Amino acid sequence: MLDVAARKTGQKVDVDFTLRKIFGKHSFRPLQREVIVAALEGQDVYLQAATSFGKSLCFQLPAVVDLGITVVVSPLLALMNNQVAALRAANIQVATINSTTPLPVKNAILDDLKSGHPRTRLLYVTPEYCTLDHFRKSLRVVHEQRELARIAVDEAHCISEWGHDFRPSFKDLRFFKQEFPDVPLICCTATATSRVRNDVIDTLGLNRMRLRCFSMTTSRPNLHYEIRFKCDEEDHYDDFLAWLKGTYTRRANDPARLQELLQSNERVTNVPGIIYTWYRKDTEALAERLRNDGIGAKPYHAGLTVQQKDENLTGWVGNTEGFDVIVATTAFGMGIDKENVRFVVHWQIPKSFEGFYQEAGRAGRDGKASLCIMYYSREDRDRAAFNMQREVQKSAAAGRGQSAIVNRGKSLQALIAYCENVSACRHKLIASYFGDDTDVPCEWACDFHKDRRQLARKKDRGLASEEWCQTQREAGTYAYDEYD
Ligand SMILES: Nc1ncnc2c1ncn2[C@@H]1O[C@H](COP(=O)(O)OP(=O)(O)OP(=O)(O)O)[C@@H](O)[C@H]1O
Repeated sequence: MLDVAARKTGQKVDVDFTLRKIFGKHSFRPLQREVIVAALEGQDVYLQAATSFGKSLCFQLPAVVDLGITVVVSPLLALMNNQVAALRAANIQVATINSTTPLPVKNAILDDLKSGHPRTRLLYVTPEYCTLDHFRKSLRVVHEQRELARIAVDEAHCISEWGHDFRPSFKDLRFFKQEFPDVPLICCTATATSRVRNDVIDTLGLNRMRLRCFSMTTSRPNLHYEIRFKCDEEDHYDDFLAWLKGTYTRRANDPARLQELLQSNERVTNVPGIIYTWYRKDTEALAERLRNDGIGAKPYHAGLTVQQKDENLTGWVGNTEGFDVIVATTAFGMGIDKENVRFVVHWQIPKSFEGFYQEAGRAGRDGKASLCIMYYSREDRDRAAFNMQREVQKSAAAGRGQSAIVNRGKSLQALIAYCENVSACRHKLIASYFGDDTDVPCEWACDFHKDRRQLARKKDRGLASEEWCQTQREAGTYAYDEYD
């Protein structure tokens, strides 16, 4: 047990008790306690750790025990709603202001802020909302009362133009340190190269001399990474369906497993997963195709109504029959937390290395073995490169820095090299991309370590030849749309 003196009240805080009583967890994961203690002592914190490490707890627990309100800046609606629902379930006073918040609710939250003594412990907002004058004014009132406890910036790599998911309004978050230099800030990410890390720290105006930096391994040893090679000629739908149905059959035919499932009141077909596709229309078409084959699949993309999105997310999180598989665009990427996601499938190569790692990281958050499959074809590789070029042109027209554009190209190139590589461990390749030089374990948890010879054979048989791809490129015959 370790007591920390709360910064504002000077009272001793028993973080272990709070962890058990409020968050229902038995013990801290390695280094979580150190991060939480640094935050409670009022230090600025930079936290970089693998997907599912438990970064959110590092600002949520201090928020619950500290005096005042913690403002959490979060880039994705799905992520915000997902975290807010989990905190509400734990009876924590949490609120969110985003595009879906009804006006009366928004006004009530703002009134709470303007009182100077908010009852809300955690307030989730978008970076765009932080740029608004009326919100900043309300924060000043809270600050004057010394009740602005902490600022948490989740998915902090979005701050950097070098990052894979740059959001211009994240740059304005510098406002917090300029205006409230005494208010501690914690920023978290799973995906930052050293360049992005430096950029994040500088952009937020954090003082390196006083900043506590925690950088942990990227390793997710329970994830089984696998590339499945294909070409345009082949529809990989049957391959995927056979795999999923095979999983159901194995569960049903194993008496011990079946008994376990019956005891925990679990369906044989409750094998939750996510399939990522490039296009909104594909999420709907693929979900429908799966439903016609008896799989409980639902789409998720930014173009759905708020109600549809909520319904599909809630059904999936709640393990409801008919909602086992979410077919999504990257609108369903970063931060989504559901413990028993048994597989993540990339229907095509993702846009960036970081995006791949983030999305695959939705799997196996309970620590159990889970599969991450990526269907890779050279035709899709070329389409991804075309799309990147188009986005680069658009970014250049919008005046974005040339170097950031080059970096995005490098990230895609690194991902292509990862897919084409059949002579190294996938876990090691991922660690090496993020500059993680820790010893990453792999117990037959990748296609290379499972059967390296078969992997090489599958690549030879599965991919279109470079000559053929070149002919298609030259003839301009690849059909593709822009990402959406
Ligand atoms: N000490 C703990 N004991 C048990 N479970 C924990 C602990 N800390 C966090 N968790 C759980 O781990 C899961 C992942 O946590 P969280 O969503 O914070 O991950 P993250 O580090 O933000 O990952 P990502 O970068 O992928 O979003 C959550 O379900 C959370 O409740």
